[in-house]
Amino acid sequence: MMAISVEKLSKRFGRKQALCEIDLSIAEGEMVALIGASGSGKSTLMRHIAGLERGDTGSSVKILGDVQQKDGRFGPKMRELRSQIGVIFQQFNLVARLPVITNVLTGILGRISAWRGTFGIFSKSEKADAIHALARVGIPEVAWQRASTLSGGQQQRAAIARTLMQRSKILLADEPIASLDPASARRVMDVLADINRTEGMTVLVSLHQVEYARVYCDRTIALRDGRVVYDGSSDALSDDFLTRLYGAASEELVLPQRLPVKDSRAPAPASSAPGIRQGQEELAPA
Ligand SMILES: Nc1ncnc2c1ncn2[C@@H]1O[C@H](COP(=O)(O)OP(=O)(O)OP(=O)(O)O)[C@@H](O)[C@H]1O
Repeated sequence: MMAISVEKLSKRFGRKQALCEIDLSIAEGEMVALIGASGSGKSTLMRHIAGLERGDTGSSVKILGDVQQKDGRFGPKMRELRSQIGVIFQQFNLVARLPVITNVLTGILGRISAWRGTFGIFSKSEKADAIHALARVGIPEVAWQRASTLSGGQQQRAAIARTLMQRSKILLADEPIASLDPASARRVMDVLADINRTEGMTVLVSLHQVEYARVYCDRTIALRDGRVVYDGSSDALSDDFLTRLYGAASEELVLPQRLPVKDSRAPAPASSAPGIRQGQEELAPA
């Protein structure tokens, strides 16, 4: 089944056409990179897929086969579908003054009664699950620290632990490594790749720098000026090809040094066989 199906998604903010007739499908269990220069529409697309924003007339987003939005209106299963999607952002993922474990436990708020959520009443086994989720992302020892005391990379990993508690089927990570040093960035990408591989969670991760897409994702979708200009194998994204796709803006997307290649990629599910966008053949790598 398709985890995410987007058809003719357009979004205009005043005079700015932020997204223009985006078509894409992501199968359950895929880990896909979304790349593009600053302002190309990555965050706007993520927000629509997360159900935080409504597209213009003619747009459609389906999540796990159900209508999440169509023609600028949310579908009847909206709330249910939202709970299937965990979202992490570049920053501001956690409530700084609360202990890390409480932040992670907020992942279950959609499943427990309102009064328990309001008063922060969690059972022993829920707390044990939260510690387990923190162990899955490699930081069980920080459970009782205030979130504000964590490093940027630890905060992102705690946010991923929260989506594990949420038991969402889809994880949208909007530039999760943009403000991290290279070692922390790799650890966060390792965790994303690991939960994709072992939990089968569908991951869509937007990245500024294409090198991480090459190392961690089989498939990359590239945006330019709100349009999909490439959807295919990450291996094809040579520097030369990026220059053809983005011109001078390609410099923004390329790391000065190559990351060491490692076996981080999950095997692509049989249902995903993306190709270079119809109508973009002239951009196909040589
Ligand atoms: N709420 C809004 N109101 C007006 N314009 C917006 C709004 N949100 C996004 N835009 C515009 O839409 C375009 C796409 O923005 P978006 O944040 O999606 O790009 P991005 O690829 O995520 O960029 P970055 O890599 O810098 O985060 C930009 O020109 C932006 O200014």
